[in-house]
Amino acid sequence: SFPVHPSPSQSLPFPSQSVPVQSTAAQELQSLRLLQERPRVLHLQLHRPGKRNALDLRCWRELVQVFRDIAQDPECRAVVVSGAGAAFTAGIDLAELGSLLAALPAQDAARRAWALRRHIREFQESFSAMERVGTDPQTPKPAWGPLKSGVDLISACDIRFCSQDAYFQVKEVDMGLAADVGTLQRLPKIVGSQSLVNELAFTARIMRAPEALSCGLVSRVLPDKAALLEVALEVAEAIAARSPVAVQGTKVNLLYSRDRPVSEGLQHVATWNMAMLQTEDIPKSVQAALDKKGPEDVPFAKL
Ligand SMILES: CC/C=C\C=C\CC(=O)SCCNC(=O)CCNC(=O)[C@H](O)C(C)(C)COP(=O)(O)OP(=O)(O)OC[C@H]1O[C@@H](n2cnc3c(N)ncnc32)[C@H](O)[C@@H]1OP(=O)(O)O
Repeated sequence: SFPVHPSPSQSLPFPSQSVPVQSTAAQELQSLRLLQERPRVLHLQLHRPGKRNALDLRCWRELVQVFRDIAQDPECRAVVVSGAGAAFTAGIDLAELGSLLAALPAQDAARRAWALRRHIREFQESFSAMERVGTDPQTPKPAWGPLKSGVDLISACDIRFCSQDAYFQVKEVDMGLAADVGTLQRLPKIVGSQSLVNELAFTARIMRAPEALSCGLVSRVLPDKAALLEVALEVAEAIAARSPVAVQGTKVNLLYSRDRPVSEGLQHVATWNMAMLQTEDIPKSVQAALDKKGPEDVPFAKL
């Protein structure tokens, strides 16, 4: 687990329990901050507020690393993701993108293409690592995004809340490219309207919080950032209090079923539960219910 100590000061509306994670890896983070917010709940903050949390190369790499590290911590059962300052993220760091394109091998189109493909796959992995959280023993917990923007990133989160002034934009078409780090693959499955996704992705139209709520991109809209973080942490705490066998099994099967026919999903959950129904968490939960206690009163073992 991550040793922690109280934070001397925070410029943002963190709840009072918020303390920086003190592992060596967490302390070395530069574009991200990792905070221990509540028992079993971590808060990952995109942390380049002066650049509207634009995702620089360090940030893309740190995202992968941080989720690998969190995966090794059995004390953590939920991660809240947010942005420092006024924005969630302004997307890829455009200055660095320019340098990256300029530095491609000059001699041959195939070699430039190969180098670009490697970069794109690395960028994709940053968000896929987040999406996979909770689905195998290396990545064991759900993630949330309270947010202001960053459609690629939030599409890989399990739950999305936003503040009333939030807006969302699939901006890539305005940059002259097809979105390539997850929006086109994940967004249609989230909002359930291919027409709406097409409209947003073809035109880069800005979508504001009420529409994001009505189309299902977010499940709650809060009045401001402080309320947003508070509610996100409460939900994270509620999930973290429940059986990790149940929560992680639920996530594994939801993700599996998202991409397959119902019949295959049913087969998968039968196979999954023929092992997992043997958990001690079931009799513990049943006894708690009979004793008129809630899951938060049950000391579920780490997974
Ligand atoms: C291989 C490809 C993989 C991934 C591809 C992803 C594609 C994308 O991400 S497309 C989206 C690209 N992003 C954008 O087009 C957003 C650009 N930024 C803005 O439109 C605005 O900054 C804003 C987000 C609407 C915020 O506006 P405002 O609040 O007025 O702040 P600014 O004064 O504009 O910016 C403050 C500061 O931040 C710097 N900055 C903002 N966005 C980026 C960015 N994407 N990359 C790098 N830097 C950014 C801006 O330059 C300012 O810096 P100063 O040093 O203060 O000048």
